[in-house]
Amino acid sequence: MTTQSHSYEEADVELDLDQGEDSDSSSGYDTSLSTEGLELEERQALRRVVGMSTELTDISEVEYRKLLLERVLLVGVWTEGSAEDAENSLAELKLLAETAGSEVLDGVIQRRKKPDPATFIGSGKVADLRNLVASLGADTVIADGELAPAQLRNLEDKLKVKVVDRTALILDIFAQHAKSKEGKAQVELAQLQYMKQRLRGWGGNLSRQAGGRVGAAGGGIGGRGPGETKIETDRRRINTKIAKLRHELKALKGTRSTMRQERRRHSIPSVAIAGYTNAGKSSLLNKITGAGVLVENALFATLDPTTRRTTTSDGRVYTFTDTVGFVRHLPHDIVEAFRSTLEEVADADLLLHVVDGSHPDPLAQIQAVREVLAEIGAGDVREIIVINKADLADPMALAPILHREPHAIVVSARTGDGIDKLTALVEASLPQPDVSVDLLLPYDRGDLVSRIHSEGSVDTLEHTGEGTRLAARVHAGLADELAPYEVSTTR
Ligand SMILES: Nc1nc2c(ncn2[C@@H]2O[C@H](COP(=O)(O)OP(=O)(O)OP(=O)(O)O)[C@@H](O)[C@H]2O)c(=O)[nH]1
Ligand SMILES: [Mg+2]
Repeated sequence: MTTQSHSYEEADVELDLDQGEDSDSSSGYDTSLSTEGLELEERQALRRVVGMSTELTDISEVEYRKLLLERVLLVGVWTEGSAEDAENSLAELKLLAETAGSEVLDGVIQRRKKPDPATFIGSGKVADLRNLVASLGADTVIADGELAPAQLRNLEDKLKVKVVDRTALILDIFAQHAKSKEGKAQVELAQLQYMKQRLRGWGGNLSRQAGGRVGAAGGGIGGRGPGETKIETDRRRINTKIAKLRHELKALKGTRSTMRQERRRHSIPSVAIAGYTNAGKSSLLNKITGAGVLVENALFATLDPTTRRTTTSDGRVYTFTDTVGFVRHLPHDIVEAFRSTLEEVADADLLLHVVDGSHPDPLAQIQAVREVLAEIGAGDVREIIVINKADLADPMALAPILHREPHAIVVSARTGDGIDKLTALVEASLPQPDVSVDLLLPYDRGDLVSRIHSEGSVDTLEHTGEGTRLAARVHAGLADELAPYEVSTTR
């Protein structure tokens, strides 16, 4: 990338986003090609997504698929915080754009009190941006924020290229990465919600696109009532589709909660791994449980929660669940759509909040994650802050985090440093079985002995002539089942 010298006023900051980057500028796609050709193909097939296809104006849908976010220019408005904050935000937008499969040509930030209601950046700056778009040959501009429908339309009119906002970009990545039926339905729901709000301001041609896509089944003349406008028809179709998706999701949620109930019946403690996207949550799960979950240097690699069983050093079973990553300004529609997945986090006995210690601003990540946690009702779950990537992080940079979060634990999922200490801490933090039992179990009840091992904590065990004599602590449910074998103290 060359540094352009165009005429932004002093307050403008221009970033050379290639600085300090991995040499592999085409990250995400090329790297995943070799190992996961199929998955990549699937992801690309999904790229013409509902929410995005509304931006289609005068190109055919087939062309659109190729054109989508190919050569992009980033634009941000810096309203508060330091220059560094603004740069971090744009650097993150660059990672998001690359994760979506685009090549980032350049990024510009304008300092302003607040975004311009009509054009996001100041209207005077739009012409400069137009020149930059032309000189770089960009085909898409991505705004670092959520654009109002009018802002989006005005910018597209003036810049003559597609304009996408941060929310649509995140939705696009989610659509590419969703694999499970539930994940796909959740993303589609979020996209429809996003699109529905944008239908209003977007005149005829845009809603025409929406109609073609959303009303796939049985769309057409018959469905339109007398006097109903195109937008009304589209909105009605979207609403129908939303209702259908909600219904589907409810059924899928049923399956998930049955699984959860089963865990609860056996009082199996659960640990949820949450944190900022790319912090190393899946790597940590793999390191601790040998799960083999997809790890990628890309944002939102994981969308579907994976649960793995593991055991404490004394043989108690508990589970780890890896979840979708969070990001600053995670679109509200996404949080809503993923609520049932995220409830897994709210339901956990313990939360491992993973932070990337090598990130330029880990405290801001912690803050962003806690905001989402509060929103999904997980604010009260017991939390262990896990500072990951210790092998990369500058120890000096960790000091302020440890100062703010004195109970945090520093690990590296890559080298394994600190992992034993972490698992010991997790084990000690799990809810403990609290009913003491003293039992004599006949030798044909080996099944109960193994359940006591996996669900409870054995204090003493002795093989006697009459059976297995065992003192243990178990959860109340199991204690009830063991009652017939209880050795009465008066015996
Ligand atoms: N150097 C180093 N890299 C790590 C460590 N842990 C994870 N990574 C890398 O960080 C990147 C992201 O790791 P993931 O485990 O996929 O992160 P995640 O939090 O699951 O990310 P999402 O699912 O995308 O939200 C990958 O390239 C990992 O190899 C670590 O301890 N040290
Ligand atoms: Mg992951």
